[in-house]
Amino acid sequence: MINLGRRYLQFWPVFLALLFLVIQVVTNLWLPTITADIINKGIAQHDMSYIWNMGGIMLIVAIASWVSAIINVYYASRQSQRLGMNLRHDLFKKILFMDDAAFHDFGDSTLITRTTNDVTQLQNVFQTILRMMLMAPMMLIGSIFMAWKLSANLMVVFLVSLPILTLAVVINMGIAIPRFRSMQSKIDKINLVFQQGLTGVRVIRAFNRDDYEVKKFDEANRDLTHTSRVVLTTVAMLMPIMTVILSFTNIAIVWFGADLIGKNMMGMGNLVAFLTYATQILMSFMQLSAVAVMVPRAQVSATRVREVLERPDKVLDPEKVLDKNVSDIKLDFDDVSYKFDEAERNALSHLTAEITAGQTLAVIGGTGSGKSTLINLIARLMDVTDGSIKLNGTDIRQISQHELHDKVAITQQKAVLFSGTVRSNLYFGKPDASDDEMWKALEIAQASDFVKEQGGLDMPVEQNGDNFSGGQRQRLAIARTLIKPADIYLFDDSFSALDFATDAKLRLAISQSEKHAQAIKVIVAQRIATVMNANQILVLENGEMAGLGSHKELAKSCPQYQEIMRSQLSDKDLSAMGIEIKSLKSEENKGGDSL
Ligand SMILES: Nc1ncnc2c1ncn2[C@@H]1O[C@H](COP(=O)(O)OP(=O)(O)OP(=O)(O)O)[C@@H](O)[C@H]1O
Repeated sequence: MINLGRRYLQFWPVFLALLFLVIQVVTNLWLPTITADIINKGIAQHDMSYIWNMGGIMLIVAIASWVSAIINVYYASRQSQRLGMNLRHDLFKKILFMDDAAFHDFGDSTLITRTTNDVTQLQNVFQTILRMMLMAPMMLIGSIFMAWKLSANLMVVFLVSLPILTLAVVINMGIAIPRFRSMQSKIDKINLVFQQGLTGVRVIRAFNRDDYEVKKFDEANRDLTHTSRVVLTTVAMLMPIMTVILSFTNIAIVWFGADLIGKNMMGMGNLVAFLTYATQILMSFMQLSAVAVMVPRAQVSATRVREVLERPDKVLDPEKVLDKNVSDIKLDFDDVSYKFDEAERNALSHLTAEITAGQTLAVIGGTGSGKSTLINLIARLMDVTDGSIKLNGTDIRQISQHELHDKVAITQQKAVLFSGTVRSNLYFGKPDASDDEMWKALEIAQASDFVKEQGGLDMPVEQNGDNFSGGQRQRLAIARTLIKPADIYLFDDSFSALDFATDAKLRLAISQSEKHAQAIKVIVAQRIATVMNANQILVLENGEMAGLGSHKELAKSCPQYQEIMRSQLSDKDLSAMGIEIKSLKSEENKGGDSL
């Protein structure tokens, strides 16, 4: 926590907050002494001019205390709010640039809690530190000293009340602190269930799982409520306990004080001042214990926030950026492998291939065969664990991420649209795009018809593009990719939500587009029809290269490719290709029904 404070607080505002805090403490400690003097000398001796003089001084001291408190609160609030704002900014930025593996390790729900709830905890504790945490010990020590100066005899009362108070605080903290720790992870849990419920709302309804999901949410909710109730009740109990101890302390002071006054060992004014110091001693003690409860909780939050901020970046920019002016476009995979941290086997193994300007590489394979991994490696959303990917002869790890992302345009498997308009979504691809460019991209992506019908470029896009069908969302996402001027266009199974005819028209339009003619296209697909016209087709099986070549070559020589063909093409198509697949298919069909 101290580390975060050092990084995010500014010296001068913190110094001023502390300076005015000290002034406030000194003036607060002074005021009861002035009261004692007014009573002892002014009132007891009917000295009106003394009362007026001391009253004036008292007013000035009170105003100084008041002004100091305002200035301290101002700087303390400003600094803690600033700390919160900057922490949220840095966390958001860190999360945006986090590599895929780190993102999965944390999970979105905890990242949200850490950026919101945990930062708020820290913000509150820093506000408290800059006010209460430093004021309380100063007031405590100062008040004990001043009270002792007024009457050493009466200090005996504290020998009883302070140990009782300490015991109450220790028991209280013993119950509360461990539960504070588990509270944050329970907030994570509730966020996770809530988020999954929101994203999967349709599936939940369709499978009649609403009762089950509500039950799951209720369990998490009850768990959090129970822990919070125990913690907050325990902390709240401290206040009435304190009040009782304070009342008994005051009674004891008045009791013994009256005796001392009777014996002329103490003035009336001193007793009044002593009572004020006694209250200040016990209040400061209580404030300290409140801080003692807050700090461990904030420490938990600080650790959680630092885990995100200090997570080492696996995808790093090179120290020296190489090869800026190469005009040729070439993509090489040189014995590329990738393994997820926790995985037992490689998601992609020993891939070697070369794609040159204007070529299309299609990637086909079963689920989990490593297709998306390959796309993510090209875009450097993660880095190869072995081998290298070279762009124009330069290892992409030697190119700055910013420069690489300028050269690469990607459509992810799940189309992501941002709330706004069609236009604002297309600006993501090219911030200075003209209307003509937008319509051109929409035309290639086969999206211009429905955009025209539904209100043009300024038609609204709801959150997640919920006001579009799956296929329309996919086509808008493709248009956003195509409008971007890039050397490499990556389509991660982006055509699967389109019908055959639209898929074919879209690929034809891309192949005829002048803007995209020189670029490399990498298309991940499940359908033979989508990949068969590509210059090269990469067949993946369990992360291994099962084949690489043209459709014709693979249809002759690659059993895995033939298998995919058999499952998707008719006998007529297969025999037209002159491949001995028909017999295999007939064999299979003897075995039973086919869909
Ligand atoms: N974050 C991850 N952590 C661990 N393993 C992962 C992770 N993401 C993917 N994998 C594994 O890596 C392998 C390749 O996954 P990938 O997403 O590249 O497959 P894919 O061919 O794109 O599949 P699909 O067609 O179903 O999208 C799979 O076995 C998958 O289980």
